[in-house]
This record gives sequence, structure tokens and C-alpha cells, in this order.
Amino acid sequence: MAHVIDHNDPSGRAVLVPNYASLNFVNPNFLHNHHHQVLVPVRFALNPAVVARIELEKSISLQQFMNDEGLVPSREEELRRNNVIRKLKEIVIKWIKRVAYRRWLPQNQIRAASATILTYGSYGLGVHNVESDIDALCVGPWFASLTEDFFIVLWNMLAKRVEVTDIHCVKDAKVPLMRFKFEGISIDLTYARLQVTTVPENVDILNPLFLNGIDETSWKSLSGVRANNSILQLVPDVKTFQELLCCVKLWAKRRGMYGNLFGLFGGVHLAVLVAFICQRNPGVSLAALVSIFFKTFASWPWPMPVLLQQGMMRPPHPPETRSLMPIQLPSSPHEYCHSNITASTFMKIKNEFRRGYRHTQDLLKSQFDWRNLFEPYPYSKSYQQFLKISLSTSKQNELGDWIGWVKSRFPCLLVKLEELCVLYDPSPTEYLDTTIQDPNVVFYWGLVPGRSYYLDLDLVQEEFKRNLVTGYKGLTGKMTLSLIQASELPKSLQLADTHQLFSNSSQLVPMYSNPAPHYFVGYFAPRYPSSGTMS
Ligand SMILES: Nc1ncnc2c1ncn2[C@@H]1O[C@H](COP(=O)(O)OP(=O)(O)OP(=O)(O)O)[C@@H](O)[C@H]1O
Ligand SMILES: [Mg+2]
Ligand SMILES: [Mg+2]
Repeated sequence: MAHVIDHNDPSGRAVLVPNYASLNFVNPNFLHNHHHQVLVPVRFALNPAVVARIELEKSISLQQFMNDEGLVPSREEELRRNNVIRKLKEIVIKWIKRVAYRRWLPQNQIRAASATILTYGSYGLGVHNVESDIDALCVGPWFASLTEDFFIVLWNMLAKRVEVTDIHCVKDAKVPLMRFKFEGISIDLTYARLQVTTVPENVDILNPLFLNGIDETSWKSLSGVRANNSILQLVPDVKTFQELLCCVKLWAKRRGMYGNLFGLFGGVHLAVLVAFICQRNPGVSLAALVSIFFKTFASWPWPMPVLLQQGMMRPPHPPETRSLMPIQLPSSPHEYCHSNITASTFMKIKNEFRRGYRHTQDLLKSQFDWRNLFEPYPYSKSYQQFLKISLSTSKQNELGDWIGWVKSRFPCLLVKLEELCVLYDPSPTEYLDTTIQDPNVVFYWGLVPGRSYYLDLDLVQEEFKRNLVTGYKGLTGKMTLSLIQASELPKSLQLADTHQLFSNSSQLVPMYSNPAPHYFVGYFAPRYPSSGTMS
């Protein structure tokens, strides 16, 4: 809402008016304040009490819609997660005593030694759902090293626990981590070492006292926690931020826009975009914020960066780090969130913002229905040709690792396709091919007819295979690329696209496989050996 002064009104009356899409952004009759909020002369404004009531109704119906989706974790689910974190804290305390003992530290130091677990990512922001992982940072004292004590000693302790399955070390990522499931919940565990002996349970990692003499890897590992802290400090109302982010994440997932490795948005990108909107619109209802979100980003003049902390960016940044959609990393105001967005996915994202804008313009109308905004993207009806990427292994227990590895290389495949002038829509949804016996997963990426009608698939496949064999430590599975027509897509996918309108979207999820955790964190940046153009 914006306070509006009617300059024609001798009383100088101020009224509250909605500040979103149905009001023409460029209408010269309307004024704009410094928050880009629209100031509408009173003669054009709706009765503010009516507007407020409708907005409230729409906000409630949106909250109801989100609840009905069944994604909000139940009380039991929350307790399960709390319990997992409690157990992890106990494990790292045992671990650090053991490490102190092995390092021959004096008794008083062994007694004083402690480590802790801090959470960040969507769990730390309070926007996780039943499918989310827990991003956890283990904070240890000066004498516990990453290479030996974290990756060997702690790894061994975790691997022996009955609650732990699918444990991997991801040492060569930008932020090294262990990835595992604890009682079925996916955990990304990173490590930071502080120059202290005793790490308090709720250590304030923003306190410069703790940051003295910290090494570079630890500093990077702390960035997730710092990013969450900054976001939560910058938004005027945490609950509204959380609600808006949950809605935007659901929208992004339904529209095939969520997946950093697919050149799309990751959780951190959306968290910053949503924080940006909340920061500029304090006191605005949830429904109106959704509308403002789409209006803002449908017309955003990319590559102008989205900055949460103005004046902090060091311009100009070097061209090689220039992203098509630069979004400031709140933890390090001089950096952007890592992104794999390509020209193709940039186009897709812009189209989806515009669609979101169109669908939320008529928020105040009685026939407005939130289901339209969250309708799943109809791939089979949108493209005639698809790139089919089939991954398989001979044993089920090898499949998760293989899928994770290939996905970590998808940014290279995206770049290669773009080099060949192919425009695509990389759907992150995973399907199961029931016609083959081996454990498998299939991706279908829509191909947009572009400048080049001839795609040398053999060349792409050969180069991508070469890329896949470099650095993989597990048993290499199969990866094949083929081109198929929309009519050859699995029937489940085609049917879902035909019947999706106003059906219960949870039934639309195709034969979705839920493989083991991804091999690499989203912002690992692999190099493409032949061209070396990836960053
Ligand atoms: N591309 C990236 N650039 C910078 N930081 C990132 C990036 N990807 C992940 N991170 C950091 O790691 C954290 C966890 O990332 P993760 O991929 O688990 O996303 P998330 O926000 O937790 O969403 P989800 O619910 O999908 O897990 C982020 O909050 C961010 O701090
Ligand atoms: Mg996460
Ligand atoms: Mg994670």
C-alpha cells in the first residue's frame, strides 16, 4: 500500500491504494514514489477499505491454497528435523573430544573443546517443505582440520551410525561438504574452523571476535549462514517474507524454473528476489506482494543487478563473472549468487515472470483464482521436439550417484547446446523409462526452433561423455542423448499436460524418481574440457 496525497483535494487527504499490476506502471496520470510504488490520484482510487478487504481475502485464499498443497511440514515432521539436528550436535561434540584427545591436547583443553551445528539454506530461513534438505554447518575449533578430522574422522563416525545412509564427500566443490541422509532426511554438511577452542552452541558467526584469523575455505563455508542472517535482518517482517518465498518457490517449481544446475533459479536466488520485494514494500499484504513481485521482475531491466544492500557493489565487475541476471549475494555484498543461467533459460525465466504478471494483474477481480498462477508448465504442448537424456546403471544403488554426477555436469551441456545455436527449455523433472530394465532416470528438455535447425547430436553426446568421465569416482553408468517428437513423450507426461487445468496438482507429478542426493552442491562450477568456456 502507498499513502497517496490528492493534490486536487484541498484537504490534502491521503488515501491508501493498492500498488500492483492492475495499475498501469507508465500511466502519466500516476505518480511514483521512490519505492516505485504507484501514487494514484484519489479520483482513480478504489475505496481503500474495499481494497484492503479484498486483499485480505486473497491473502487468506493463497495461504489456504499453499496448505492444501500438502507441502507445509507437519508438527511431527518438524520434530523429526529438530531431533536430527539435536543428534548431529551430539555427534560433533563427541567428535571434537575425540579429535582433541587424538591431538594430545592437555586435559583442560579436551574438557573445554566443543563444536556445534548451525543451520542455513531454506531450513534456516524457515521456508523448507517436506522435500527440502537441511543445510547444516559444523563449526569446529582451531585444531580440527577439514581434510583429516572432518572428512575422515567425522565421516567415519557418521558412516557407522545406523541412521546415516548414502554418505558422500564432496571435496572439490566451492564449498566442500559431506552429503548424506540422516533418518531419511537429506543433509548437506559443510565445515568452518574458528580460531577458538570452545565453540558456543549458538555461536554468533557475525561477531568479529570469532572471525579472527579464519581461513578462506571456512570463510566461504560461513557464507550460507551469513546470507541467511543478512536476509532476515533486512526484511521488515520475517513471517511475510517466509510466506512470500514459499509461494514463489512453489510457483518456480511448478513452472519448471527451479534448479540451479539446469540454468534456472536456486533457492538462494529466489530468497534474494523475495527479500528485495519485502524490503521495499513494508506492511503490504501477501497477495499484493505476489503481484508486486511479478510486476517488478517482469519489467526488470536485466542485467541491472538486484541489490539488497545498495551502494555495496563494486562496479564494474569483470565481464567473465557477469551474469545475465545478477543477484547480489547478501553475505558478501561484493559478490553475486552463482548462476548457470544461459540465453535460453534467461528467455524462459523472463517469459514466466511476464506470465506471472499477467496472472496477478486482476487480483482484485472476483473470478481471480490462484490455481492459474501455479499451473504446472505444459511441456508436451509447448514444444514439438525434445532432447531425451537417459541415464542408467546396472545396480539401483549406483543410480543416485550417477544421476547426481551427470546433473552436476548439466551446466556444460547447456553451454554446448547454446554454442550450437540450440535454444532449449531444460525441464528438471525426472522420469522413469519403464521400457528398459536397468534402473534409470530420463529427462526431457524442450527444444525451441531457433536459428539452427540441424543439431549434431553425435558431436554433443561425444563431448558430453568426455566431460562425464573426467573426475567421477563411482562406477560410471550409461548416458545417451536422443531427439524425440512430442508424440513420443511418455503418456503420463502428455496426459498430465492435457488434464492439468484445475486438477489437483499433486496428482500431476509424473513417474518421479527420487534419487540419492545430488553429487555436487548447486554452485559447483565444472570446466568443460574441450572449450574451457564454463565459469
Ligand atoms: N548458486 C549459489 N550461489 C551462492 N550460494 C549458494 C548457491 N547455491 C546454494 N548456495 C548456498 O547454499 C545454501 C543452500 O542451498 P540449497 O541448494 O540447499 O538451497 P535452499 O535455499 O536451501 O533451497 P532448497 O529448499 O531447495 O534446499 C543457500 O541458502 C546458499 O546460502
Ligand atoms: Mg537446502
Ligand atoms: Mg543444500
